[in-house]
Amino acid sequence: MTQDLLPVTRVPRTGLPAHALVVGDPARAAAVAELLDGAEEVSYQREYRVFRGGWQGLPVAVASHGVGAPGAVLLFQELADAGVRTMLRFGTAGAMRPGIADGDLVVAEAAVRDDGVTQQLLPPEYPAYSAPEAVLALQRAARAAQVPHHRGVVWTRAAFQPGLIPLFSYRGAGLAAIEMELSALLVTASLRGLVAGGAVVIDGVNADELADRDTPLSTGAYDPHREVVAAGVERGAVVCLQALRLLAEGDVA
Ligand SMILES: O=P(O)(O)O[C@H]1O[C@H](CO)[C@@H](O)[C@H]1O
Ligand SMILES: O=c1cc[nH]c(=O)[nH]1
Repeated sequence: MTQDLLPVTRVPRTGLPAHALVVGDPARAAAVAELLDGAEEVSYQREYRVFRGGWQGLPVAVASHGVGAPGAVLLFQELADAGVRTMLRFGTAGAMRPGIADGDLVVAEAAVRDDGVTQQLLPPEYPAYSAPEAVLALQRAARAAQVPHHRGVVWTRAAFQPGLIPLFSYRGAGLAAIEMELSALLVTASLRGLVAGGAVVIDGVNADELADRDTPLSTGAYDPHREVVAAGVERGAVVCLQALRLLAEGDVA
């Protein structure tokens, strides 16, 4: 019955697993679902594709939120409505710090809120921070799998391509990576009392002005369609699923 489904994603109003990975690309959601036992598609509306299945005995959901924070919040809210309590974003991002290479994983400690939507939900001074246990779970899972990884602050920015207005520069602030949705997840988590965090795979750098010419980044220009990125995504998916399991077990010190 239609009233038993949430209006945007059309997931059932109740009963989703408490633990979820959220990703931008519906195809990535399907690829992660292939790693799960007994995966089944729950719904597929617009950019929102939702699966459920088992990871080493833990029921999990995997869902895509598309590109851009305003639309992503609709998914985050409906997942929370449907019973998800822990959400990790598993995305791609541009590197912003020397030493972070294509295919590396960046575990987000916090995010800059240039997302274009959360300023309408909470005052801009409010921090977008990852749950400390999510940071540690992702770090521990990455270490155990010997996946090249870093920790740092991520710049969530609504505009992907540069326009005419000069961007405020965070050069010198030591940001690790740039992407488009993480701060919206972290703020939604604060509003809804969720545990949230994220890890992103580096796919280059998207805007020339982000590259510090004195200390060049160790990435190519933005190009997500490379083997080095695909390999990083494959590794990162397992890291994030393992992190969900560590969080479910409460086994993060
Ligand atoms: O790969 P995903 O998860 O979509 O993440 C990044 O890729 C998209 C831009 O190409 C944006 O959604 C950005 O946040
Ligand atoms: O927003 C994004 C996503 C991937 N890579 C980037 O450089 N920026």
